[in-house]
Amino acid sequence: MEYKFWKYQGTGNDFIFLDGRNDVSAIKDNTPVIARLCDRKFGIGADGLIILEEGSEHDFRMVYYNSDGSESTMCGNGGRCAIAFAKFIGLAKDSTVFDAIDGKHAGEILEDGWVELGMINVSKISNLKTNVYEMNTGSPHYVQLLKKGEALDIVDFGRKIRYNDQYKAEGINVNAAKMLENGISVETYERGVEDETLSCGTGVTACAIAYNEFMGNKGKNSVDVMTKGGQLKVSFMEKDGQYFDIVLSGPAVRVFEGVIGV
Ligand SMILES: N[C@H](CCC[C@H](N)C(=O)O)C(=O)O
Repeated sequence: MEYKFWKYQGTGNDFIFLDGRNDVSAIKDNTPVIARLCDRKFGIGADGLIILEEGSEHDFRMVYYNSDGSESTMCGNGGRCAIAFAKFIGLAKDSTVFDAIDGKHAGEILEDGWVELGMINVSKISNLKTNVYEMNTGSPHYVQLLKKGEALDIVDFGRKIRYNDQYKAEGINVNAAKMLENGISVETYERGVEDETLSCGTGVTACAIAYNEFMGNKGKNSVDVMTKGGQLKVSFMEKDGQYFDIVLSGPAVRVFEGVIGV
């Protein structure tokens, strides 16, 4: 059977989109098929696959799968691309509210084409040791803040953390954040891709919050984040170590569309 698909990328984190109003039952929750579609040699190639379904209470529902074919937790860049794709296929307008595995999200397509995505609140931030934080921004993240001049191999470092005794069962995404003059740069090893991705939206969000904690900044703030895939921005409110009104902003681009046999 043949399926129409659309390819999007959000700062180089790339996704296959399917319109779930069509019959995609041969693909939905089919781990080996989704893994093959995401394979960069034997398939379309992507960090993940996203199905948009008619919403019951809100505009639509987003179902996210990592490139290993497993359904996973929230994808920030995928959520931003979902907002753009939903408008493109008429499931939403420039402003939208949709459902994902971690609950309800608001989103907005801005005049300049950037897409804003509201993220879940973050209340439990573990400062595991100096410069190391763990939190869940819709997906679980380990954040290593790097000192000036410090560098690490994110794939080697990421694999060691993600497969250690503490994390190997559930897995975790691993980020290294470097503090810049204004803002931070972030590299991420992604669970379920089991490699570095050019950017990770929930990871960038976790790094911005960890940086804010490290700097001791209070109240309202925003952090510019540079990734290998491009520029993102995270804004938030902070009160007594609780983070809310968290918004991840950045580009979301339709790259190509096609038809594939499954
Ligand atoms: N790999 C992540 C989900 C996708 C996160 C990332 N693509 C993002 O933009 O947030 C996980 O399994 O926790």
